Amino acid sequence: MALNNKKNLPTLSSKHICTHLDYQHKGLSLKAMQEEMTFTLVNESAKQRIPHVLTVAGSDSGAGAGIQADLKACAARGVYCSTVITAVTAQNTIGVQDVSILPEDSVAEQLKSVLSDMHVDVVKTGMLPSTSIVKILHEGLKRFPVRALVVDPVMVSTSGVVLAGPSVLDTFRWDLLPMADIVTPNLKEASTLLGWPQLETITDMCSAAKSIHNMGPRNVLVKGGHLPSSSDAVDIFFNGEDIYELRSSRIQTPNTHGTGCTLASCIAAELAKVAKRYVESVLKFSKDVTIGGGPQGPLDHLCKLKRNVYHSRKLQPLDPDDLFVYAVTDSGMNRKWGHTITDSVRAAIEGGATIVQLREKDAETGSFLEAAKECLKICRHHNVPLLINDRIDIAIACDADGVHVGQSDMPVQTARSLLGPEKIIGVSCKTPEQALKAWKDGADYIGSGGVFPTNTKANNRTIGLDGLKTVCSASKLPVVAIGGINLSNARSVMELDVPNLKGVAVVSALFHRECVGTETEKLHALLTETVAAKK
Ligand SMILES: Cc1ncc(COP(=O)(O)OP(=O)(O)O)c(N)n1
Ligand SMILES: Cc1nc(C(=O)O)sc1CCOP(=O)(O)O
Ligand SMILES: [Mg+2]
Repeated sequence: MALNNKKNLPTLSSKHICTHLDYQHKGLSLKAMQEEMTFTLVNESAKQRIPHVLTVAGSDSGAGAGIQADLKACAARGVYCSTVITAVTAQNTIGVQDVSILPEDSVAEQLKSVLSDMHVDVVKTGMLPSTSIVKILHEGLKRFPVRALVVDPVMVSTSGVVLAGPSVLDTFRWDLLPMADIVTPNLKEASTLLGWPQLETITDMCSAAKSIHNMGPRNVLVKGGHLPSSSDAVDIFFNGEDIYELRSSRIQTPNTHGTGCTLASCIAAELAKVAKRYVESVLKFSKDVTIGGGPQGPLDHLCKLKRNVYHSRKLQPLDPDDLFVYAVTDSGMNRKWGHTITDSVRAAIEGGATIVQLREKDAETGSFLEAAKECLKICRHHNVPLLINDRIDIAIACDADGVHVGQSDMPVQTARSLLGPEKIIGVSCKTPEQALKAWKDGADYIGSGGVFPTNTKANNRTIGLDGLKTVCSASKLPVVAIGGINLSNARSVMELDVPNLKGVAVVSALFHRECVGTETEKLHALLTETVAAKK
């Protein structure tokens, strides 16, 4: 199968589409993706974590489609697959004999169990049979953001039984599609989503892909398997800019039950794996695998059978919980207290800082780079990410974990193309529009403020707690609050009822103090207490 676009870009095999999505997610071009697709060596000392897809779908007793197809497809692709079952169907090769929708509470509990404990990289959806189940999923994903969402808008079974009725459509359109990294409708699902008559030509499919893209997903794959007029099987992929035709010869067979679920699961699995980290070696997985935080994790049943396994040091550049106590340095404050940058960073980390940003506005490049290298050693030792403010060059030179940029700094997309998909990029946002753009451009988190007035940053507009809440609500990314936050007001920030607000970023409350470690400890304790009281 070949993937061609109208601008004569490189031809890619279809298995690269997922890598393209991953890179596009991080703002990289097709060309950059191809160049980057060299396999890298594994960091043997790093903690092992296997790629993980969560499928939210219906059970098919015949095991051709639904949850069972997803499990098998993910297993075949070498990816761990957890499940949230939305409905139990009785079906076989003849048709669907019964559909029982699971109680909403059960779906909500399954979702919470998995997302609150396990490191899910990608969520893939199949049969979502009721409005409330779509809403539960929508809320769950806002509370526990994942790396990517693959939506297979299952509506009608191959045999013609309705699996998600018209009442679900609006929630689907308004809540789920805008969160999706890719949506994969077949011809019937595409026309139903759009309220259009049947799609009959490739031109119809292209128009449909563009119109569905307007509903908010990052990418659309309209599957043309049922296109009557074509002797080939043609799918149309649209990423918001370019349209691609995926053409392969049609295989004449009646054995097509489950193809949609399998395709969407494979896309999810490939996204979860991050293709460039593919290494051809046998690794003894299960004894060191970390899947959950509880005392009794499941076995990775298939790893021993595999000859090729994916091993990733860090599949997700940022763990949103890392934003909890975000320490931002300031050289002026360090000088005033006679602290070196490294002393301050060490003290903050020992006091409980969960991420550190070097914000050295007046540092000379050479000494900043040396200090950054030293800080990186300390951060790596404690497994705390180190970001660099503004200076992408310093971040690249010292191999920091990422950068933080503002609205007038280097654009996120450019930073991403320089740093690659595995570095963390944070961006400052004061408005919902900026928050939405941050997600589209491939940022990993948002810094939002000034929540309160601050003397640390000149002429900074204060947005208040309400402004922070507005940004959080519009954001599909985790958010850290910043600006004038200290021990006396941090509680009011963390008490805000917004699930994606993950922590506070502070400068003076930690570094304009004699004892950085003690202040960090106090802040950490206060935030922990506030979060515990909310539960
Ligand atoms: C976590 C975090 N949030 C916001 C900022 C501010 O960045 P920016 O708007 O670029 O301003 P400067 O810090 O560069 O003055 C930040 N640094 N960190
Ligand atoms: C660096 C920075 N950015 C802000 C923003 O609003 O984006 S406020 C700010 C300064 C934060 O320092 P302090 O914790 O000392 O108030
Ligand atoms: Mg900046």
